[in-house]
Amino acid sequence: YPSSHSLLHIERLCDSIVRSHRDTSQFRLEELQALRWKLFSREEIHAYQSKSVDEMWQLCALRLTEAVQYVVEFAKSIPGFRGLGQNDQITLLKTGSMEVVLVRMSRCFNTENSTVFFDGKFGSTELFKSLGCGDLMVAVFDFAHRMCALRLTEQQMALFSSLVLINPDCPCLEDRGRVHRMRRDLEVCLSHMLRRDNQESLQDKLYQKVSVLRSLCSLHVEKLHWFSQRYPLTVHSVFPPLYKELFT
Ligand SMILES: CNC(=O)[C@@H]1CCCN1C(=O)c1ccc(Cl)c(COc2cccc3c(C(F)(F)F)cc(C)nc23)c1Cl
Repeated sequence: YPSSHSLLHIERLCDSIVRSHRDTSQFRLEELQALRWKLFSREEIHAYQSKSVDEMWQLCALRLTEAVQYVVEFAKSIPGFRGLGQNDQITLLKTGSMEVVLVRMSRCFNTENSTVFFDGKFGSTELFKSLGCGDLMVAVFDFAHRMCALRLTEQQMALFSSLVLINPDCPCLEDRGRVHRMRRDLEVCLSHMLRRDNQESLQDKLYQKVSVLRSLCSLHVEKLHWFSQRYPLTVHSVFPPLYKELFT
């Protein structure tokens, strides 16, 4: 991956990442804006809360897997990603895809009533009671709140998502140098864009968010492991194959 810092190269890199974020964002901001006051009724909430643990997990796993597939498409269009070996691509997605799902979740979050877009409408943490992992849901909602507070533009979110994915600190990378060069170019892109947006102060906040994401996602993997111990059949029969490949 020949990394060069010509301004033209950096601007082209920025543009291609912003474009692929837009093409793979799963929900358009305008759609989400139109739906943001479409809340679940008491009966609908009760129906979700009456689902069994593994029923609710299956529904969430399905939704998360759909989201991960969009993130995989986003990753594949990051210049240089497809130039990496298959193993390194999977390694980066194993750790980064859920983190990008979390970053993107903030686009579907309404901070005025702490609700998130799920299964067609907006619901609060009470919707997920039957999952049996209240601490994870609190952490997911809390992170969404904090991401919203940064008020990122779609361009800034696109670059931030690519930085989350292209992580040279991933254990067991085969070509760490190549990932490092990609990462450095993306960092130049982000600082170039923040300077252009006159928001350099965001840079440190975004890098802090990356470390928050790392710890949050280890909580997820732990939860997923807890669930797969209790409901091995569900995970191995129902969870979509991509999910198993990436998260088990
Ligand atoms: C706007 N909606 C969205 O962004 C998400 C992704 C796309 C679809 N989607 C939802 O429907 C959704 C929205 C909000 C919430 Cl809280 C959830 C439920 O989230 C989870 C339930 C169980 C396990 C989850 C795990 C675990 F542990 F598996 F890694 C990890 C994450 C991060 N979320 C989990 C979901 Cl599945």
